[in-house]
Amino acid sequence: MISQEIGIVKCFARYIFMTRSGDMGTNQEWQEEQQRVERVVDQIGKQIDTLQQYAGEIKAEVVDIRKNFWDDVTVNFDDAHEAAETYASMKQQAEVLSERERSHRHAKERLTTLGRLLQSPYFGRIDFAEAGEKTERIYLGIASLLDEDEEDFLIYDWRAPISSLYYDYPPGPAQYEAPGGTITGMMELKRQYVIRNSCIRSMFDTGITIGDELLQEVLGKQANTQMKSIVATIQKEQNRIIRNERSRLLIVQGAAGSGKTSAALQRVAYLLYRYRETLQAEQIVLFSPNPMFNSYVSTVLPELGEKNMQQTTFQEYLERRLGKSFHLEDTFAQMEYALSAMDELGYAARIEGIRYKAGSGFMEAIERYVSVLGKEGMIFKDIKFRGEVLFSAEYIKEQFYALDSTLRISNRIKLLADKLLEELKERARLEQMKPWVEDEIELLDKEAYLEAYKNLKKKNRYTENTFDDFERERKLLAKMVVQKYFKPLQKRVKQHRFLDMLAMYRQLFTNPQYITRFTLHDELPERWTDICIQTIERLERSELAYEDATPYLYLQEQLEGFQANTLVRHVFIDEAQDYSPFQFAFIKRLFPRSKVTALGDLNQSIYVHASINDGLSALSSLYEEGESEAFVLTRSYRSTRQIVEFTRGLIDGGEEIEPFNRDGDKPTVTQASDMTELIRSVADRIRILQAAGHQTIAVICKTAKESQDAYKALSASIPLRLIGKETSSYETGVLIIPSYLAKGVEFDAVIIYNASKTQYGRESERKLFYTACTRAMHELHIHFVEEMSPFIYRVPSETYSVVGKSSN
Ligand SMILES: Nc1ncnc2c1ncn2[C@@H]1O[C@H](COP(=O)(O)OP(=O)(O)OP(=O)(O)O)[C@@H](O)[C@H]1O
Repeated sequence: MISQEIGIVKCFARYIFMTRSGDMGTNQEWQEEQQRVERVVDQIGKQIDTLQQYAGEIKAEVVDIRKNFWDDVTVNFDDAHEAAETYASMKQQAEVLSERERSHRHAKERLTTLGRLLQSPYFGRIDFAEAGEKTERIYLGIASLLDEDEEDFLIYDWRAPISSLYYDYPPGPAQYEAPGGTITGMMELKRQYVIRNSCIRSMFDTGITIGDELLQEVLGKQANTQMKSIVATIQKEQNRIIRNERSRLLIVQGAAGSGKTSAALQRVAYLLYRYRETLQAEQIVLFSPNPMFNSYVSTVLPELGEKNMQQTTFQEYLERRLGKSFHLEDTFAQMEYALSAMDELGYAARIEGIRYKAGSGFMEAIERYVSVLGKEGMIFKDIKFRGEVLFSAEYIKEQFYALDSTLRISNRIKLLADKLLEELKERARLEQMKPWVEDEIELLDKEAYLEAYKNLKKKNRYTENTFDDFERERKLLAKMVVQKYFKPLQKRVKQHRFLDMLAMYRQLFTNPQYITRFTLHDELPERWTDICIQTIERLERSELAYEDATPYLYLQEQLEGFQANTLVRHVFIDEAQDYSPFQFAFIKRLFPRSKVTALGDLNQSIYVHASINDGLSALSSLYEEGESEAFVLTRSYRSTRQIVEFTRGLIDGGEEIEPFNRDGDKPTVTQASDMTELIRSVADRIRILQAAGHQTIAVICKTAKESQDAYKALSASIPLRLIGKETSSYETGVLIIPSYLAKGVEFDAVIIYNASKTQYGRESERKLFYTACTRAMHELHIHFVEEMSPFIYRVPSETYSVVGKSSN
């Protein structure tokens, strides 16, 4: 029996049972609950045994079908009829095999889930009396479980309609939406459990919120290098986001640490459950801020028994579409420039350019440009063959403008490509007569001749008349030779490579006046001429700056038509504040059949292009009224109360952020008189944090450059790991990381390496500083050299402790 195997006898250790009034509950009640756990675990054990046996049998069947696949298929290709029968019988056999394989996979998945339930079958209970009915006890876990007779639920999936009562109401009148309508009733009890190895470790009867006690326990733990699921403690405001089904666009603006990413991931799990008949994990895409974040969140869904959705970054998408044609700058390289090249010539123009090129003004200018191109100004490339022009750019242009101008440009380009392909066929025929083809034929090897022979034979074209046969063979070989050379040409035409995209994008910058035909009055940035010069210089070097990548692709897609993905049904955009209006418009067009959930925090918009965003309104303006809904999360769960009280002082409107009541030490601020002292004080701090048992300690630097310097200075005395943009995961220990790569992740303790005025003094650096500080769960220590960042001056001084010399 399974319960004995895992040692339930051990359960009579110390336990905590708190009733709503805060009293200790009775031993008898606890024992009854423990006995229920044992009964349920016993049942899970039985189901595991049965399922294991079943899985074993199916596996044997699968092996057997694979081994004897051909025995059950009658193979006969004698005539068409027999061949069709053979095919049908093979198909049937393959279907049986794939059905068995599917059943085996499902059984295995269910076994994994049952294994998880065995450890911790449920985390909550509600006693609910539907109006006029008797009270039912509902136990909630990560998956549902039926009793032996398959009649009653021993555990309800946390995503079942009735389970939402647990997240939405305190004991008292309550209601939930069931498929048949709203169900109202009375919740008589709400209880939470911590069950480990089938033993109840603690049990709380809770009131309004889902037990602060349990949250305290969960949040007080050490940070993990992988995010955890929060199903046992989802808060009401998060539940509304998780279960929202109405809106095409769901916008979540939430404070740092308010559970945006967590809500997004539980929402994915919810949707996969709710639409399990029609929705697959592959039809959900999450855009995340960096590759490390991908690995950070990758375990949440498997922990909940679901497959991971697709994960990508916008950068990855751009690389896939543009990577080969250019040297494409990445978003982090641009960030590094923005943060560290202030003294370089042309800096101000580039920053203005980044802002302008990300905005809706430029996007509209491109749209107007495209409609003018529909009438004039398209630029094409010659199509050449063996150094000779087959179709000149001028000819292609004429053909293009000869097409019906009421058609969309993208359709005209497709028609043009078809026409060119037709003409190419004719050219290929003419080419076959040319002397170079004769020369090539002579150089052909035996295989080519053999192929020509077989080909003619197959077509019954051999006449046994030597002269005719020779002539036919020569023609065929000529065709083969020409075909070999024309294939790449055809491919290029099919890919519309006759369009000179680069020249058309470049045209917008060649003369600073040119764009004014497409812009509204006074819209251009002050340094537009410099921006044009810089852009042209880079394009001439075949470099595409990050700020040019999306507009370039936008122009391309406007001309050639969007490559839409209609399979994807849900897109999640995390750190949505960092996307430009351009990028939002893009994502919407790319996934035309998809609902979008965008999660962001305006106080963490750290990219230059993002600062022009007027909230997430650029995104909502893409949707009709009534199609979108917005939620605000103000409670911060990640950090201790003391850390939140400090960090919220760094930003405007911070007073609206509510800390979760978990205590810790106040953040510290330490001044050093020079770099040597700074390094020493940071090293001392790391040692103290290690001694205190913290698992993940992050030294956050402003840039990659500063991170490298810090690494050089500290790594001699302390083992640590340097995180760069290519890092895709991290382990526990001490790490050094640039601020912008720490986005979305969290650490037990954070040390800000150098919060001096020179590093974090400009208004544009405030949000970066805030983002870095809010990564801390339990401890935050700020070090600086010389003069302290002015952002700290505005924070009430009682929220932090000054260590060593005071800078105030
Ligand atoms: N309801 C909850 N129960 C338990 N833990 C929670 C809950 N909500 C959030 N947390 C925890 O708070 C921390 C922050 O959550 P998360 O990373 O989802 O926040 P965020 O809003 O995406 O943060 P940021 O914008 O700062 O990156 C995580 O450790 C998460 O597990």
